[in-house]
Amino acid sequence: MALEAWLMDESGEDQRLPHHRNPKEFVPLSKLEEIGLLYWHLNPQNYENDEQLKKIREERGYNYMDLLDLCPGKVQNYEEKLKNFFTEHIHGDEEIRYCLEGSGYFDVRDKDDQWIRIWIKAGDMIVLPAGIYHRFTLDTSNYVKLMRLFIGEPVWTAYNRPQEDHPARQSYIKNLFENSGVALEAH
Ligand SMILES: CSCCC(=O)C(=O)O
Ligand SMILES: [Fe+2]
Repeated sequence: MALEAWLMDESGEDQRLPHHRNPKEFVPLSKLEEIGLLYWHLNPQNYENDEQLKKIREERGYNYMDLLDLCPGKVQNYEEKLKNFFTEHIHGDEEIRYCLEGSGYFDVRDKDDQWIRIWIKAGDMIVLPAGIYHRFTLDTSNYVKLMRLFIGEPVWTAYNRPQEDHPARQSYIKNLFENSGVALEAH
């Protein structure tokens, strides 16, 4: 099953709307991989005994796990949390999220600094690389249940943009150039 992603329009309308451009401009998984994302589609009904999930966690060292339910009324400081999630930021580590129920939008910046909107639904698991600018919002269904994974003790600290001097940002940018085959001048 394919992950749906598209370039966003510039309108300031409700963040929970899809924000497609006119005409729609879909973004293939290969483009997301170019900017460092990883993606799997798993069986969300079976997350407690899923051999495939177990294998990914072992291979990538994701020993920490918790579950996050986001919907109005269920979460303390709901509005504030949602506002922070939708503020453009980076982390010093990967952000690993596995959608078990509901849906939502992860927005990530592409190489040209345009927003790509990624529609996460039940079964979608994504890894955002350390240092990529991103944000998150619920969609109009207003509900998502996410598994959060991490290597070791979790650090959720968000560094809001601009963050060009942050080491994670610098190494992300360096990798982006190396992987896109852009020849940097030797000094
Ligand atoms: C609700 S998970 C996604 C939000 C986010 O970017 C974060 O937790 O750092
Ligand atoms: Fe984040």
